This record gives sequence, structure tokens and C-alpha cells, in this order.
Amino acid sequence: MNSRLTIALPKGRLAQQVLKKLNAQGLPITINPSSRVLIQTDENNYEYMFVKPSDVITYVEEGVCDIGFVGSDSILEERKDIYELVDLKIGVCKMVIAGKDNDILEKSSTIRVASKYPYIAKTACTDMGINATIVKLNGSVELGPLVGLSDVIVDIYETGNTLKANNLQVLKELFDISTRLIANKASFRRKRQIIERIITILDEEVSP
Ligand SMILES: Nc1ncnc2c1ncn2[C@@H]1O[C@H](COP(=O)(O)OP(=O)(O)OP(=O)(O)O)[C@@H](O)[C@H]1O
Ligand SMILES: O=P(O)(O)OC[C@H]1O[C@H](OP(=O)(O)OP(=O)(O)O)[C@H](O)[C@@H]1O
Repeated sequence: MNSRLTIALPKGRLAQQVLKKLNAQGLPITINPSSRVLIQTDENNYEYMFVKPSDVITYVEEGVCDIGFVGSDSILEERKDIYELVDLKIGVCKMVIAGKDNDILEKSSTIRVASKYPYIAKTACTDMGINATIVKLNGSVELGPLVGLSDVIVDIYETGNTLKANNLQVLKELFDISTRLIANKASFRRKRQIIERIITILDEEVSP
């Protein structure tokens, strides 16, 4: 059995949370997330690749990585052919529609929406009977309504501080978000035993 497992780890805010969760669940990770070395192998013969969060799904679907850790927002947006295996219950936030005008969703049938998540934004508006023109942005999405680029945004909400600091408000909550373990389908068949061991470890309830 091929014992090497290649794991896509998201850089940025999720890196520490994922490693902390894996260690807390009893999967000791002896790699250095602060290092600029993008591929690190530990003594379990696990190979870790540090990738941009929005690229985790691509590395897993393409089979470069057997498994990966990614936000459910990315899973819903990318709609790739992968297995979603475990909710780690970290990276918890929400997807919301936000803007300046608190009844624009009720009074307008056509709006402009700025978002990092064009598919999620378009689908949400369609479901509400609203025709949306999507303006794709890759960050600081809150600028959209402030500079006349869009009427509203579809973006992540955790504490609300960014919206509040920019005089925007939540107009509609769409869904909850958290970090998930995903797997390449062929890898899951080929390395089922080792991947199921990780699923078991992550599913175990450990004292906080
Ligand atoms: N403010 C937040 N609070 C909690 N979790 C968040 C927040 N923003 C993003 N996340 C979660 O962390 C994941 C990665 O977000 P992060 O901001 O670290 O990446 P990024 O800088 O947006 O990089 P990329 O553009 O590749 O997504 C998101 O997909 C989401 O699941
Ligand atoms: O509700 P809050 O706690 O304010 O968090 C929400 C903010 O966090 C994310 O931004 P990020 O920090 O990832 O920067 P970005 O806008 O460049 O994506 C997201 O895009 C929101 O702007």
C-alpha cells in the first residue's frame, strides 16, 4: 500500500487553525508553517504543500494532493469533483449579502453585486428573483458599494467589524461556512485506509 499521503494546507488565516486542530485531535504535525518552504515532509511520510486557500481544491481535484483543508465557501463556489469528508468546525463564518441601502433587495429587480464568489452571488440573487450583474473582485470587496462599483456585496462575515468600519450592513444571511477535509476521488480509493484513519481522528470528540 502506498503509505505516502500528500496534503494541501491553506496558507493565511487557516494554516494555524488547521495545524492546531490536527495536533489537538492527536495527529502530531511536525512541520513549520512559518517557513517559506512550500513542500515539507514529516516523519509519518506525510507530504504537506502550503497553497493559496482558493487553490486547495484544484490541487486535490488534479490529484497533486490526496487530501486538503478548505473552506466550504470555496467548495460551493468551485463545484469541483472531489469528496467532502469532514467538517472540522473551525474557520467558522457566514456568507452574507451586505450593502448601504437596507431595502434594496426588496425594491430592486436588477442589482450590481461585487464578490469574490461570482457563482454563489449569482445563484443567491436568482433564488431571490433578482437579476444580478456580478462584478468579480479578489479582495477588499466592501469597496464595491462605497465607490459606486456595485449596489451590494456577497462576502464573508465573521465579527462584522469590516462591514461596520465601512458603514455597511448585512441585508441577508446566506449560509454558514467552516473548514472541511476534502479528498481526491482516486486517492480515496487507493489510500482509503490511511485517509479513513485521518477521518476517524478528526471525528473524535476531544476535550477542548
Ligand atoms: N474573516 C474570516 N473569518 C473566518 N474565516 C474566514 C474569514 N475570511 C475567510 N475565512 C475562511 O478562510 C478561508 C481562507 O480565507 P483567507 O482570507 O485566509 O484566504 P484569502 O486571503 O482570501 O486567499 P484566497 O484568495 O486564496 O481565498 C476562506 O475560504 C474562508 O473559509
Ligand atoms: O466580519 P469580519 O470579522 O470583519 O471578517 C470579514 C472580512 O474577512 C475577510 O476579509 P480578509 O481579511 O480575508 O481580506 P480580503 O477582503 O482581502 O479577503 C472577508 O473578505 C471580509 O472582508
